[in-house]
Amino acid sequence: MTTEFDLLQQLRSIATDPAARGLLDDAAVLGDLVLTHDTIAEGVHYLPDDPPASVGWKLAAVNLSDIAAKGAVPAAALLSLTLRGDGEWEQAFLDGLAAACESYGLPLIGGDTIALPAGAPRVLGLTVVGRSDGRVPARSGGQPGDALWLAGTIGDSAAGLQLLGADPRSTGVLVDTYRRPVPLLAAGRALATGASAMMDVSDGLLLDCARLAGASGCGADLDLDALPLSSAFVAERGAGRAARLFAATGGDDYALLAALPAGLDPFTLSLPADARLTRIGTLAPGSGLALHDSGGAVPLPERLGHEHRTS
Ligand SMILES: Nc1ncnc2c1ncn2[C@@H]1O[C@H](COP(=O)(O)OP(=O)(O)OP(=O)(O)O)[C@@H](O)[C@H]1O
Ligand SMILES: Cc1ncc(C[n+]2csc(CCOP(=O)(O)O)c2C)c(N)n1
Ligand SMILES: [Mg+2]
Repeated sequence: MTTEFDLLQQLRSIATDPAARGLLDDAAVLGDLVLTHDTIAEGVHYLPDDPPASVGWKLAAVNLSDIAAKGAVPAAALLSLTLRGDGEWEQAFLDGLAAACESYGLPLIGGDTIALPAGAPRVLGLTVVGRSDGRVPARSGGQPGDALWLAGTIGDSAAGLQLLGADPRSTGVLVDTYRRPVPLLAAGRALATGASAMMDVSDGLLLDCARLAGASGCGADLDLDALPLSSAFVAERGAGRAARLFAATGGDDYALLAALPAGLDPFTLSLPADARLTRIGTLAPGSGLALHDSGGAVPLPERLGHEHRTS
C-alpha cells in the first residue's frame, strides 16, 4: 500500500528548490507568485451524480482556497480536462468553472485536454497562480504560544456527503456546501498580514492542524467545544462530542487555520464583514495534538482526517 504521506516523502528529495517550500506548504512561492495545483476525481472528491456545473465550481474553489490560505489574489488558471464522450456534461462542467472564475476574478489562460478510455473515471486538474503584495505565511512559521484561529465553519461538507450517501436526492445547505465550497479569499488576505502560519483546512481540521503544528516544530492544544459549527450542521447532527469529532475529522471544509501571535487581536485586521472567526486553541512547545473540552482531556480519534491511499 502506498500513502500520500509516503509519496510526499519521496518527492521532497526531488523538489529541493526553495520555491517548493520543502513541499510542506499549500502552495509554491516564486517571487511574488503563489502557485498551486489540485486535482479532483469522480468517486474520490465528488459523486458521479453531482451536477456537472458544481464539479466545475468545486475544482476552482478548492484551488482558490490554497491561494486564500497564502493571502494572495487570484491571477490566472490552467485547466487539465478529461473528456468521456458526454458533451452535455462537459459543457455544464465548463459553465460551473466559468462561474467560479468570474466570481473570483480568475482568468483561464490555458491547459490541456485528453479523451479517456470508456469507463474510466474523470480526473480534473487546475493550476492556479496567485499574486501576493505582501507576506505569504507558510505552514511552518508558528511559534509556541501563538493563538490558533479558524475562519469559517467545519463539518458541513462531510455532513452533506453523508446525507447524499443516505439519499442521493438530498438537498439543502449542507449538500450545497459539499458541492460548492466557498474559498475565503478576503479573510485570507486580512489574516495573512498578521499570521505567523496559515493553511486551508481541506483534509480534516485535526489532521491539518497536526500538519501546521508539525511544520512549525510545535504541538497544538485544541478546544473541541470552541469549534465553529454552522446552524445547519447542528440541526442535522447536534453539537455533542461525537458530532464535534465528526466535524473535526471530516474534511472538505475549505476553512482557514491561522496561528496568530498571542498579542494580536484579529478583529483589528481588515476582515470582511461576513467573516466568522473563532479562537480554537493554542500552539504549544513540543509536538503532537492535544484535545480538550469542558470535561477535560479528550482522546484523539484514530483517524484525524482524510489521507489518500491505495489499497
Ligand atoms: N505529485 C506531486 N508532485 C509535486 N509536489 C506535490 C505533489 N503532490 C503534492 N505536492 C506538494 O506537496 C505539498 C502538500 O500538498 P497537499 O496536496 O497535501 O497540500 P494542499 O494542496 O494544501 O492540500 P489539499 O490537496 O488537501 O488541498 C504541496 O507543496 C504540494 O505542491
Ligand atoms: C465522493 C467523495 N468521497 C469522499 C470525499 C471526502 N474527501 C475526499 S478527498 C478529501 C480531502 C481533500 O482532498 P485533497 O487532499 O485531494 O485536496 C475529502 C475530505 C469526497 N469529497 N467525495
Ligand atoms: Mg493538494
